[in-house]
Order: sequence, then C-alpha cells, then structure tokens
Amino acid sequence: DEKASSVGESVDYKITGIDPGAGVMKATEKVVKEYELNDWEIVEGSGAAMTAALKKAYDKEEPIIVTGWIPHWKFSKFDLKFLEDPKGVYGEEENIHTIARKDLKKDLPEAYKVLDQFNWTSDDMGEVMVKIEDGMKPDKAAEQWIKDNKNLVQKWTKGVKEVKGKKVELAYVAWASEIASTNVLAKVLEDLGFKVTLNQVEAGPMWTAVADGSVDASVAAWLPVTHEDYAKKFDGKFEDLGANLEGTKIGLVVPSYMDINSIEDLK
Ligand SMILES: C[SH](C)CC(=O)O
Repeated sequence: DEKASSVGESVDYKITGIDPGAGVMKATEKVVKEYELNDWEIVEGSGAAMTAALKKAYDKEEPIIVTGWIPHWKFSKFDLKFLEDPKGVYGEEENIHTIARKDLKKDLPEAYKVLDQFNWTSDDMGEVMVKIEDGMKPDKAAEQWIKDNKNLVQKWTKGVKEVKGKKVELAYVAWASEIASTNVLAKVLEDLGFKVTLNQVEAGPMWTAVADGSVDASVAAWLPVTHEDYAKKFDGKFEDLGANLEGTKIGLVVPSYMDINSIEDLK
C-alpha cells in the first residue's frame, strides 16, 4: 500500500543485516518469504557494521530497518522498537546456552564446572556491553565487571579448584552480546589459572568447532529457535549445558521515530 511503498523507498527496500550465518538472518529470510516482501533485500554485513549504519541513520533521524536482538546496548543508546511479527516467524523469547565438546567434563572438569555454573542476566551482560561500546577493550571491560560483581562470579567458580597451566579454547561470533560474555568467561577462567584462547568465527564454524572438538566450548548458542539448524545438524555431537542468559529476543528493529509498527507495514 501507499505507506508501505514510501517506507520501502525510504530505505531503498533494504534491511540492514549482520553476518549471513546468524540465526536472525535465516529467520529474516523466512520473514521476507512469509510476509511476501518481494521487493526487499537483506543486506549482509556484521554486527559492528549494522550498529554503525544504525547510529549514522539515527543521528540524522533517517529511516533504517535492522536485524536486531536483545540483549544489546543499542536499546540503551537509541530509542528503538521491534516491529510486530504477527506470523511469529522470529519465535518467542528464548535463551543463550552454553555448549561444550563431548569430552570436556572428563578432560577439563574445572573449566566444565565454571561453564556449567555460568549464568547471568541481560542487565549484567548489558553493563559489560556498554563499557565496550563506550571504548573499553573487551578484556578490560570484563575485568572491571568481574571486580564489581564478585558475589555472582563466586557462584560460577564455587567448588572449582585452581589449575596450573591448563589450556581452554572458547569460540564465539563477533556479536556485541557474545563479545561481552566470552571475555567475562575468559577472565574468570584465567583467574583460576587457565590459559585461555578465544576464537572469533562465524556462527557455522563456531558450532562446527564445538562439535568436532577443536574448541572446548561456546557461550553463544541461541536456542531453541535461533540456532535450531545448527543444533539439529550437530545433534549428539555436543553437550548443551543449558541457558547462561534467559529472555532474549530477535527481530526487525527500527528507530521509534519511524511511523511503522509491524512487519505487515512493509508490504
Ligand atoms: C545475532 S543474535 C546475537 C544470534 C543469531 O542471530 O544467530
């Protein structure tokens, strides 16, 4: 209709996406099909490129539609809204899980226990994300947060004895949320004596690395829906240690100054 085509023209019929392997990108492909957004294009990029484009448009109060998710610092920096998804393509609220290679518990029981006990809230993660967005190096932001949240961190390390020179490798994707969580876990493990290596990869290679045992774990598994394809593909080849953060959401996000409220308004 009139309004839809003016919105479409205002953003050149483009949805500003992130890395192609992300679950939100696959879900957005389904959205384009199910809502028959035939003239629309999902632009691939990265988490950082998406937030840079969002900031540029927002500062000039220009229209933009991005693939977005909670938790993310963008909701504290900008006044944003999710477009309603009446067909429920993006699914309901879900969680971020910790996944580990099959033999981790046997090989590195101390690291396994910390990963299994790791659990925090969107607010906790948000504190780290905002420090990083405001310019702190991720490892320094993690260090600061750990200093300020000793009680919570002690729950993660409860019953875990210190180690000498053991190595642990974590894989993650360069999403602001996972940069925060992975750097916090790395610091907690280093404080226990581990030598930690962080592997920043795309979502597919992250799941593959845990499943083939080339890394020990990841705290970046969005389940049950967002990473459903990966969990199915590697079923039986990884251990799901459960949610480390509850109450996430993915979808199409726009600045509140845009006069649209539903994905239906794009058709
Ligand atoms: C981009 S969200 C952090 C996760 C995902 O969409 O795969």
